Amino acid sequence: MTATMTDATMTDSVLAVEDLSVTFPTDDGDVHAVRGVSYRLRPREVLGIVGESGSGKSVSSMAVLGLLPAGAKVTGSIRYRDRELVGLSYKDMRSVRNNGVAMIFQDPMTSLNPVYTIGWQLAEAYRAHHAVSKKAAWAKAVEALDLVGIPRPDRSAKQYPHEFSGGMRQRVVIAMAIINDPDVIIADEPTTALDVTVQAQILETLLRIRDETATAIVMITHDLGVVAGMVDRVQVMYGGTVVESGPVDELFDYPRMPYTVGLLGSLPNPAALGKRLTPIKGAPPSLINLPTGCAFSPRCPLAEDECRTAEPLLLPTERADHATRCHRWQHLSTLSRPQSLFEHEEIGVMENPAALTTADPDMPVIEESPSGDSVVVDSNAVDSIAAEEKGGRA
Ligand SMILES: Nc1ncnc2c1ncn2[C@@H]1O[C@H](COP(=O)(O)OP(=O)(O)OP(=O)(O)O)[C@@H](O)[C@H]1O
Repeated sequence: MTATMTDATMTDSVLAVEDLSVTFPTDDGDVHAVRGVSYRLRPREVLGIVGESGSGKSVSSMAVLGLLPAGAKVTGSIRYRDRELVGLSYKDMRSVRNNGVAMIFQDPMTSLNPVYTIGWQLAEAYRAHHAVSKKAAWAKAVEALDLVGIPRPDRSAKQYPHEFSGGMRQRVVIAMAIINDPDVIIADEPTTALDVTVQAQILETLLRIRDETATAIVMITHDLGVVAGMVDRVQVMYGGTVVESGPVDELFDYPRMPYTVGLLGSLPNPAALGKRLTPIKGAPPSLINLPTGCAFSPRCPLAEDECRTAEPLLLPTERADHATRCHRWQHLSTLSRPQSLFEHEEIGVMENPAALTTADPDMPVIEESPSGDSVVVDSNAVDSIAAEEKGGRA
């Protein structure tokens, strides 16, 4: 049990994950995708799980929903109310999914069937768990569309997924997730593919649903910016494990793990016009051959010998309800500008912070057009145009 989970807090949880580990045996060796993750969620609570690509965010959530491939080895405990989910049969797990714990994926088309109207799909999802007439299920579908802010829900229910914009489709997926009144919604990068304005609307919709239905939410994202103002607590994941955990304002104001400081430094900050953006140098660790000691030590500007030899435990800091997996957190807490740890001379000056929303090179860059609208510039498209131009000149 971690320092942040006590018997008292576990009893009023809708979901309690304790010491969860997931390993994938592969020809190259065991992939330790998730290592000893614990958290608990109370009704209405919103938990953010944040970390770089490959840190184990999605795999830990797939484990909760029993959606891992057959070869995956899962240990630890996942309790939904008073029910243990680890080892549950496929049939029993299906009844928990959607009814108790629902998932929203990044790509709405993963959850929607293009050949049926959305009203039909929502009504069938409802009828799968309720013995009601088709007419009553249709009325429930229209009600769910209304709740997620789809205009003219009675008419929209008769339309097909391709007739909706990306943002509206993601609202339909949220309607699908809530139609059976789940206690928990796990949202895996639900807004990554959307432009910033629509992103904010979707996050607002999720919070409104939380307010109206008391659903707890797990928000998975690589972007700390998404969780600001949205979640109650944050768990930062690195190398398959939780490296820092605490209330969201705490993490922003008093980070106690250098990796979190690095993530914060990668956020655009309009107050820092003309200052450097400071992405974390280096690459995440191999989950087959994890480094000895702290998994972040090869990239950590504060690492010393102990960090390279002994893996730190997730332990309480001096601040309430705040834990870190770092040997050097006390030193970190004495620094007046911890973000300076990640500032490098060779990083370019950020002239227009609005032009950068993420430090992830695979993410589309969002810029402002002369009219003030957000324009998504696909970084791959930019690369291919540059390559074509080069080819043309040769
Ligand atoms: N079926 C699998 N077999 C082997 N390794 C896997 C499998 N599924 C996931 N992994 C590995 O587990 C690790 C954690 O993956 P996960 O998808 O949870 O990361 P993530 O933090 O959600 O990243 P992303 O945001 O890119 O999805 C990754 O290294 C991934 O390659």
